[in-house]
Amino acid sequence: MASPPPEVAVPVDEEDRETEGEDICAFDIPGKNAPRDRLRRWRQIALVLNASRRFRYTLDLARDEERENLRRIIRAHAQVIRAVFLFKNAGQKALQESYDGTKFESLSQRFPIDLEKLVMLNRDHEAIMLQEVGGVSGLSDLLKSNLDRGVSSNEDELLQRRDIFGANTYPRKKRKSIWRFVFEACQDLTLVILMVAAAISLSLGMATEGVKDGWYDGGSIFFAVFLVIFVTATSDYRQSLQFQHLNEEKQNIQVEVIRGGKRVGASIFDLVVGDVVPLKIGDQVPADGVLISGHSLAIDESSMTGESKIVHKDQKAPMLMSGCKVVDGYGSMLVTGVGTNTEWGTLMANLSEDIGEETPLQVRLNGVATLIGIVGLSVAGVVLVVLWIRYFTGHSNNPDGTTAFVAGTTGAKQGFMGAISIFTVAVTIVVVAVPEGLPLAVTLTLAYSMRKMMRDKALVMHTKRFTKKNLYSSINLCFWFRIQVRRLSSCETMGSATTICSDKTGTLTLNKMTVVEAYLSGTKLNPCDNTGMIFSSVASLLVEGIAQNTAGAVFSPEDGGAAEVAGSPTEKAILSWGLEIGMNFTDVRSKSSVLRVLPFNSVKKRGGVAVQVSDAYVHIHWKGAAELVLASCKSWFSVDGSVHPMSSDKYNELKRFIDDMSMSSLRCIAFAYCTCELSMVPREDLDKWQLPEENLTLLGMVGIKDPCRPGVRDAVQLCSAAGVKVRMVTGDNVETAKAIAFECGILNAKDAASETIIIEGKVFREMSETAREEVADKITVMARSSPNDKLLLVQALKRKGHVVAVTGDGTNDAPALHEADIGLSMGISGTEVAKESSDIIILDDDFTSVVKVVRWGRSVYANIQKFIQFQLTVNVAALVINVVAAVSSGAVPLNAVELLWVNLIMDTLGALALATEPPTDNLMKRHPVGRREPLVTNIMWRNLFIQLFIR
Ligand SMILES: Nc1ncnc2c1ncn2[C@@H]1O[C@H](COP(=O)(O)OP(=O)(O)OP(=O)(O)O)[C@@H](O)[C@H]1O
Ligand SMILES: [Ca+2]
Repeated sequence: MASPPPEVAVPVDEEDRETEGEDICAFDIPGKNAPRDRLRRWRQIALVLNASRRFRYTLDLARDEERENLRRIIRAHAQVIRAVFLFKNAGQKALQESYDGTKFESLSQRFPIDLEKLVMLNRDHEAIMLQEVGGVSGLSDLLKSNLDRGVSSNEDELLQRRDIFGANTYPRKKRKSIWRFVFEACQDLTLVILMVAAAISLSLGMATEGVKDGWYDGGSIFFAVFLVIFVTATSDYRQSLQFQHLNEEKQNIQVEVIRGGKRVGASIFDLVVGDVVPLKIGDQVPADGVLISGHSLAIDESSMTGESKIVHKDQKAPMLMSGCKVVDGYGSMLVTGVGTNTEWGTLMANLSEDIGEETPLQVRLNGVATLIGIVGLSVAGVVLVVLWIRYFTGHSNNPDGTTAFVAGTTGAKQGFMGAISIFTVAVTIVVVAVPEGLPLAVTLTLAYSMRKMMRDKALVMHTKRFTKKNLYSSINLCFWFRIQVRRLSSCETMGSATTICSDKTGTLTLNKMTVVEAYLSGTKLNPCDNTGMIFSSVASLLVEGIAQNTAGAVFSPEDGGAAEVAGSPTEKAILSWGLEIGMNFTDVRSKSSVLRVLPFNSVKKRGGVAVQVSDAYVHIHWKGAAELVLASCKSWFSVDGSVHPMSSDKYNELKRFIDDMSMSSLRCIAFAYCTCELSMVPREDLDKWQLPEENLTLLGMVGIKDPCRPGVRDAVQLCSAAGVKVRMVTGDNVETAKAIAFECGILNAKDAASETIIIEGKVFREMSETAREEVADKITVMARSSPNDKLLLVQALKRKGHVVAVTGDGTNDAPALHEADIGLSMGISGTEVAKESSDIIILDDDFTSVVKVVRWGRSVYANIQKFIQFQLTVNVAALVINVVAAVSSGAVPLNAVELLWVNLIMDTLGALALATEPPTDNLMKRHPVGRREPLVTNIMWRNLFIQLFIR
């Protein structure tokens, strides 16, 4: 949440000021993650005219601060509880008394531990209390849970737990009532002035002309003002409903939980105390809990503590806080606190709404609007002065031709009336000049596009709970209206995207992996599960590697039946293949004990494990990207089970084999191992033990097929036709990447010849920043990339002036998704972290949906441009006519009431009419708008003046 220091932000701002036209540049805010102080400054610029009204639809900085404060308070509260506990504990120690399980007063007959103690336990980060209840296993006994099998999935059981310990939900803060919005709408400066003017006009009018005739002027102004307030308040109210529903949907995360010995999917809201939840990289910790076991588990606690520090969790620091993110490793936790008994729950219960985001188009629109407002204000000032001068010098006439004001003759009261009515006109000019309709137009346009997009079945946001049937019911149409607006802002950005960086696995391919080729002991297996000729000791070593060196798992149902495989798609493919070659998962795992695990991650591209196989020996198994693992192998097994040193011939042969598999678009994984004496293992400091990675013996290699998604080729072609370049950024090896790129049309035959088009992450990483910028444009495929390489590419492209869209599913894509102008994550295969970093969630995981977003984004952009042109024309026309008339004849052609009506109709009806134009195919033949093109193009100005002239 930390914003970059102002020193960084200021120069950028200054630079923008110089490079762009003077008007819009001040409002040129990066679409995402803009530094807070810059946003604040921009608000100050716009404060001139109605900040409250201007920012109805954008990021609320005050609420941002509120959240920060709240978090601090809750934190402090937690610390106090903890301090009290420590204090109490120390006191009790002195009395030689300590907690033990049986001493807890039980809240119910069933559980010998009560809620209060549990809450204290969760707050106790030194885990003293945990030790006293006998560690995590003691605690699970108290909670009547089982560390391996979890709680039973019986509904009654779950209900009972919910009754006693609470549910994992929190009360929503009460929604602001519509009156609150009415009140807020009333605070609009221009409206207040108008109301004052109306009040004066009403009272003076009635005083001079009698109640019956005198109410007319003031009354109609009042009426028009109320109408404006009504429209504003209702649209704001709807907006807030949108936020709320969006939020609820966003928080309804699907998690995995172990119940009755099986991994099942559940909503985060359904978790109960006692549940055992597996955690893996990219997950959000769904409730407070205690670590059962884990490997390299690292948690980002910044969302709770405010410090961006990664905390490692192990048996010494086993407390897990709800709402934090898993950034590395995996493990499982026992849930001990849910809902409002957690810090996260308290925080969420006290936050009213989620914080909106600054949408670039709206910011630019606000820029345009402010500009017009300022012009309007000055014009109104001029008109006011001119009319007053004319009036008081006796140059203005009444409708009947008599002079309106004759010094000395006209009564003070009447003179004042005249002055006030002129003032009202001036104020009205301001009201008309400020195009309040712009934000409204955006809202309507986005809402309309959203609804249409749903018909297109394109995407967006967490729509899982909604079936088609209720989708079309009117209530839910409103719901759709609500979902999008916040996020669709990114859809509007998508319309101007010039390039899409897509990851391969899961986006361009189906992410359904199966092992189709295998290579063991120097021979290719045919078919890939035929291990008949393989020496049994080699096969059992391989199986040991597969079963122990995995983040996945195999569950054999008690009632027999087919085994279920869980884990990432790659892991699942390998485990399934393991089962095919005769692995018995539980048996193999019970034969050796795991000493240390280095889980797979995208930076190292390999994962390792050390298992103790006897009193004297330890096996270290590695599994990972084939050519990388092969490079650290010094020997290999032959068919008869004997070990041979790796000659360069053999190396080349194996390398060729990898290339062959890759070229037929397979993902290659190699297995290797080495032995090590138990005495060499640093037993006390296992956590810091760096497993030996060199001098390995190759066990085998597999090629995993992940077919291309149908329709991707066409979608890529559509993108190129629309001038949007698709690039592939993948963690896979060059040949595999190339093969898939050909398959889905990202590469074509004539590209392949060029060198720079295909690059390895490592090469790109090592370039200088300027060199990267040069080459970025040409890169079509980037292979073997680490998460940071993806980020570097996005940054380089952005600096080159591209509007970059990134699609991704994994935690390794998160930095790039966050940095991109628009991040699209995958709804089905995406991790929580990826989704959180993205702007749009593609629910069906389909690349073709991305193209639909582009199409709608362009349509939104085009419609809004049209609307601006319309508004500008009318506004400028109204202003010019008024000024000319005021200066030449001393009267304005339209009086205050009429002007207000024009304004109102213009704002709402105009917005409606132009917002509902559907996208045309033509849109996809144009070139993208890009970053620098002004919202109001020269052609638009030309049109504007032509039209003005005609009038
Ligand atoms: N669970 C795993 N264990 C061992 N190696 C793996 C595992 N998963 C992937 N690999 C290897 O690491 C390589 C890259 O993985 P990485 O996570 O960086 O990319 P990815 O996200 O799967 O692909 P993409 O970037 O295209 O989506 C793969 O090519 C494969 O060889
Ligand atoms: Ca991926």
